Amino acid sequence: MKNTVADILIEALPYIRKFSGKTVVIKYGGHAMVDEDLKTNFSKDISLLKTIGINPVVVHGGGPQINEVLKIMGITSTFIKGMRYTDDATMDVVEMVLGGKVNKDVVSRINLEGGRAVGLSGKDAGLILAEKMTIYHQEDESKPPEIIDPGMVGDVSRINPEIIHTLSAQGFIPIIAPVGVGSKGETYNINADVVAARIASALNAERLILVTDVDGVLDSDKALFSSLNEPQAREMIRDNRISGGMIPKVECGLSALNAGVKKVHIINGKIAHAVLLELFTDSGIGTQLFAGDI
Ligand SMILES: Nc1ncnc2c1ncn2[C@@H]1O[C@H](COP(=O)(O)OP(=O)(O)O)[C@@H](O)[C@H]1O
Ligand SMILES: CC(=O)N[C@@H](CCC(=O)OP(=O)(O)O)C(=O)O
Repeated sequence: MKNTVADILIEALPYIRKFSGKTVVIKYGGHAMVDEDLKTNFSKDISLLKTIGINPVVVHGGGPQINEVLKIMGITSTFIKGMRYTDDATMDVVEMVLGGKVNKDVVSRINLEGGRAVGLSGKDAGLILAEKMTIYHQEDESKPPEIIDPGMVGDVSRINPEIIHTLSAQGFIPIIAPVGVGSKGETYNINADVVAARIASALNAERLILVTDVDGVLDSDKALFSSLNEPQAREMIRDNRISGGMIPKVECGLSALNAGVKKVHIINGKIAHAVLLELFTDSGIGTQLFAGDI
């Protein structure tokens, strides 16, 4: 039983050594930004990581925050396979909420806890180049898939990570809003899990941590999978046991592993200091994803 401050620090020491100088990408989901205490705890965790020599890079979401503003403006929103249908009016709101309110809130809270956070959207220094996403929907295996136009929903075509390297090397913490820019300067709404996974891959990150509002991937009886491999995940998606916003998390997590990210975890941001518990304790929390059938 670890019960003294010294015990806790000693348990964390090998992990602190292991991660020193390494990059950890943290996807901070809008559903995890629920109350003041949790937001403060998250900001302290990120600030602490930087202080002890780790390079945290935060990609944030803001789905619920976008919903609130769309509701006030009387714009209805629908989702297709976890992606928000994004017409031009919705795109304006998404960019204002993600690049403005949410980004600046995350930045200023981390700075209040002693960090030096800098907010970016995918437009800054061409960080996230995007192209229009096409969504395929197949109800009946005997028929060809239906092609769905999701509006200005983007897929990442390229990440230009130079600005992240520059900021991290100078002691800053990059905080990234998942808004991408197309080849003609058009603006794309990209799911934050997609952006986090592509940024983690481009940075060859040691860890990708997806912070959400559930303990990890849950089975139909709500039991937590502490680990989940690719065939299991594919079967669960096919059987609708993984649905909605959990689909991009699992799919992107698996792609990041295949692209060389060392470990991917899905954790519950409603647990105080979830990021530190995941990184610095022997038991960890949440679901760890594995590529292949390990
Ligand atoms: N098998 C599953 N295990 C856990 N959550 C699931 C599962 N299938 C669907 N979900 C849903 O996915 C949600 C997380 O995705 P999302 O709402 O997009 O979160 P975030 O804002 O953190 O990105 C959970 O709150 C849950 O409702
Ligand atoms: C295309 C698409 O769905 N984009 C998301 C971007 C924000 C996001 O991903 O936020 P969370 O991580 O909080 O869900 C949206 O419009 O809600």
